[in-house]
Amino acid sequence: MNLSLYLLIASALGPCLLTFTVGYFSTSLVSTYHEHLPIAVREAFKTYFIPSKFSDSSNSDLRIIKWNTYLSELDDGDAVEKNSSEDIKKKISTKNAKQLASGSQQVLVDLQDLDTVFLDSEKAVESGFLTFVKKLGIFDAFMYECHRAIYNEGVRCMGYAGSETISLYTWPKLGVLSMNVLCNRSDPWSSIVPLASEVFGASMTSNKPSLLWSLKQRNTSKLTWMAYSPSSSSMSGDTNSIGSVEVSSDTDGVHFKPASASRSVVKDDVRQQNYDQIYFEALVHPIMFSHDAPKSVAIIGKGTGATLREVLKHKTVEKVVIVGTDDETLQVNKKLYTQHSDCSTLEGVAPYCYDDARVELISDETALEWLLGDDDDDSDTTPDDLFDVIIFEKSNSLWSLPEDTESIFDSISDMLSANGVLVVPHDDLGSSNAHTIFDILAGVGFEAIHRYEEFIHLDRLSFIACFNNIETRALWFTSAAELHVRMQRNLIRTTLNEVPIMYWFDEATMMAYQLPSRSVDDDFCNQPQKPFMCDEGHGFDPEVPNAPISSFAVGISRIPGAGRGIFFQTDVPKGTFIAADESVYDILFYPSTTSIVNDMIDYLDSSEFLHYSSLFYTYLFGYGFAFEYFGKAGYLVDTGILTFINHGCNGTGVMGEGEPLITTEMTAHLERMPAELENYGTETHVYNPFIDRNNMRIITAGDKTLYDIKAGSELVDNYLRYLHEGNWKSGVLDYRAQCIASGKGVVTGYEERKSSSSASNEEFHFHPPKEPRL
Ligand SMILES: C[S@@+](CC[C@H](N)C(=O)[O-])C[C@H]1O[C@@H](n2cnc3c(N)ncnc32)[C@H](O)[C@@H]1O
Repeated sequence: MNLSLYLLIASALGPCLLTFTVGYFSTSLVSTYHEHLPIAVREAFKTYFIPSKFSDSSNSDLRIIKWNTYLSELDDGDAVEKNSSEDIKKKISTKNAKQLASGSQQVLVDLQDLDTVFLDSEKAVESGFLTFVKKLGIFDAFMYECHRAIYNEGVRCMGYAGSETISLYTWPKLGVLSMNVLCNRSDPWSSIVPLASEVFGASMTSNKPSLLWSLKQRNTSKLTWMAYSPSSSSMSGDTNSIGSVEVSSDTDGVHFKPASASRSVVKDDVRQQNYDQIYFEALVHPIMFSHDAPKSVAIIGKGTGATLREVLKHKTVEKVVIVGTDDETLQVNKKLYTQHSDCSTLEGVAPYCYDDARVELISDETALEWLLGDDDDDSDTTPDDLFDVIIFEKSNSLWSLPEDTESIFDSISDMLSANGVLVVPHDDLGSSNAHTIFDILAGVGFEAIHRYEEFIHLDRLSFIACFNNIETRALWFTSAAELHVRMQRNLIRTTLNEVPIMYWFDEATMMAYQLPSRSVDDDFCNQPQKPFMCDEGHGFDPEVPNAPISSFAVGISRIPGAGRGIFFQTDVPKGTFIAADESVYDILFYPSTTSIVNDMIDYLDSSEFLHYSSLFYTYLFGYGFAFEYFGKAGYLVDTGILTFINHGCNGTGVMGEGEPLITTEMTAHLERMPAELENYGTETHVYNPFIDRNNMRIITAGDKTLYDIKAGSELVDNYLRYLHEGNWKSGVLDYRAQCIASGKGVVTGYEERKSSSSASNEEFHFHPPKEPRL
């Protein structure tokens, strides 16, 4: 690979590339810049090229400030020290200096033949970066970040102070360090270039080290222009949003600004971020793992191939439909973003991802046409036509079509399978229309919506994950260990038989995505009409008194046949928290754990069950209270004496959240949950970041006394509030039976069985398994 191409790729993948420094070491660029463009770009954009940068003499702004090879012209290796600002100034004509006296400047410096070890050390480069900034005199207000390059070797540093932005990249194998400084100085060359050689030149290794630099005036539309804008609509089908190529008239000719899929590229004083790998992993994997075994996936956008590559890492995938791009775009992308569509390291996938037999390209329709389709065909839709996962690569254009947004999402929701999931990036969720978006998504029938974010440098990437069926949400809230198992199971191997093949996404990353950030929560709750529960505030309200666990004692319940019960030891006023100090320590059984326990009960025959599992079963289902916030029923069990709270028959329960329930087990309609319970659980809220962030506290420790209570009273609850639609009828009948003493609860039943079996001294006999256990 030649140097230019290497740098092109390296830069395209660098996380915070500001300007591409192609060909700084290639003197041939001085003469004809455009011949050094990659062929694909030349072909695609040749009509845009300025015929000759030198021919237009009337346009004096276009004159170059000549890039300088002064170091290599010097005799020997100690050139760095001789490198005074006077040397540099001499190289710049007064005329050119005047041109640069106003406006912002961009100084590009490349140093070659630096020490590889130095260039590969994050610590050393960071320290050099900071020394440079200190000497430049802007350290006080400087914010920065240094990190290793994700794809490539080397280190990336980026920082700013006021309007000055400094970025630095190293390519250790090439011995190259590149700096890019955007500033507002009248004499940037005299401060920046000598300083770069002073700070970093010390690590030069060769006898003829090179320092190349160029200086440009920015903010002048004549100087640079975009051939190709990624910020325009990707849905309209008339522009391409995969990246941008900026052609400047300077000597080095062309700057590539690889567009991240979430950000539009800013012209001129660019602060271009390229998050590639992080972005695409954050976009794809959380949603792919929110489906148990995604088979059919649709990708909407004009991406570079990286979304497809990430999708193809999931071995359950049988079909990927790509909408909104075309062959021509793909050809350009293949050249510009070679690694993005490179699936050669993925076992069993075509080397060029788009060649994979599972990929179907829809290029005769725009994304919008495809999505809105012709409704008349709905009757022909078979389950095979539905998608398990739909991924929008970008969102800008989507949200900018307010009149269509609802019908688009309605259509998407219809295109999804029963457990289908959708992810849409959204980088403007702070805007006023953000809340409307969630209303629209809930309105078209998504049962659960989660917003998650990724932070790169100082920028926030925001994504919305939508679930057609709330049960799928259990996969969103999977534990790290469960996800680890699923990753091992669902991800394909690399050609080296390795897993994982992620650079960024992993189990712990997913844990961070599960709950929205505090700012999302605040933004949500700051709506003029406060959404459900937002008035609860964060954490326990210090104004609300708490009856600590020491205020309660265990005794024999006053309810006949109920066994133990809990009693107040002191008077407790209405509205007091019930042992908030201890109730937060519940044991959590995930829905998946609960379902394994149920499978185990089915699997064991009755004597095995009695021997192995009935105590545990009783503990879980007799003492646990179900909650469905995770989509499917999980259980929480109080670890202390609060677990002995009984059900108060005939509406005698004295604890709860808000108002007492009117419905009792005797008055309840068996086929229908009462309206007062419909909105009772936190899980019924499709999108509520406040609940997401506070739910465990709310579920475990939100209960208060509903009345003024006298010492000696029994603390009883209304168990109806733990029922849900799925078990409403059986639950009501169960409590009814207990209340009229015609039936026994799980705990009483267990204790009676236990005492009668020990009375008859029944022995346990192990039965060999009926079927081999696999
Ligand atoms: C969470 S436990 C309560 C503590 C239990 N009483 C004990 O002694 O361990 C729930 C069990 O208590 C019993 N129970 C609770 N409320 C009852 C009631 N109102 N009538 C009869 N039994 C009740 C049932 O056996 C039920 O399975």
